[in-house]
Amino acid sequence: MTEAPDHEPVSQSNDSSTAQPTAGKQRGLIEFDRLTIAFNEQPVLKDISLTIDRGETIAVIGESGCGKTVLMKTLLGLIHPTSGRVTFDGKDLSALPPKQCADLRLRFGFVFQNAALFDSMTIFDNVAFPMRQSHRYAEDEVSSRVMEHLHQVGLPASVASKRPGELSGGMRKRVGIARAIILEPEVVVYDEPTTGLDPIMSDVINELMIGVRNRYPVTSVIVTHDMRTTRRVANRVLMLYPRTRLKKGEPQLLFDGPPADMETDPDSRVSQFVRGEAGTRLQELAG
Ligand SMILES: Nc1ncnc2c1ncn2[C@@H]1O[C@H](COP(=O)(O)OP(=O)(O)OP(=O)(O)O)[C@@H](O)[C@H]1O
Repeated sequence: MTEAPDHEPVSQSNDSSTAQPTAGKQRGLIEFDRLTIAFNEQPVLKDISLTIDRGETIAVIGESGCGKTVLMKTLLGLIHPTSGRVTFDGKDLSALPPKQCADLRLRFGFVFQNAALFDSMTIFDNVAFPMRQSHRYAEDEVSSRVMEHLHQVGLPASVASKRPGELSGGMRKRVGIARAIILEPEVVVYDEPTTGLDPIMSDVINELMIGVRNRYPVTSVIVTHDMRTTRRVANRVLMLYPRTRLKKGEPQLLFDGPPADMETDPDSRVSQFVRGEAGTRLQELAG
């Protein structure tokens, strides 16, 4: 079991938190190096190695239970590797002292699947929350930035005084995005941003994600089942496959490339997934 306590490093036994890039080799912003995550000795992710560069927009796809959320939580330092490591800007997330880990998290924005707003706070206070938490901004700057960000996500000023329960799901999602980007984090992680929304609102969210990327050089990681989002927003797709369904020796990262190449991928598991075709799954499920 590798679920990490909120601010406690699992290990400080090496100096990898200050690892330097190999001479002459450009370092990626995020690096997964032979990452394995196991629960009760059952690996959910095994030997995942990949590099995410600054400015990339990555969609992480794959069928339910393949480990997308676990990968995302590991990236956020919420789950620590069973073996291997994840580095952000050269720092090993699981080897950092709590204060540095907390500082590093300020460089991430997170859009939760259900928006995860504080129900007792107004929309204004929800969006202001990261700015106030950072203790770096005067209240007049908080105020102008919150209103500017509500406008950016297409919400009228009148929502500022409302509470989350008074808004639609799509509006709450947009509030969640405004809150996630208000400090202009280097990385924004979106957890199933369009799930539960109608097609039009889904596309509004797609446009917002593109808009964030166009406004500043953010790196985006989108965990999604939505192939329209994947095609429209991502410039790189990572498709994971459930470990239990892999043949012996097969890599778990089934696809790593541009969205346009997915449909013609020689591996039928990739092309079937993106076309939403069940193939022989029903027979398999029936045993
Ligand atoms: N804390 C945990 N303890 C034990 N097992 C876990 C834990 N977290 C995740 N798992 C297991 O890891 C596997 C992958 O889960 P994960 O939530 O990452 O899948 P997913 O690809 O995000 O699925 P979905 O698309 O349905 O959200 C599942 O079998 C899940 O039961």
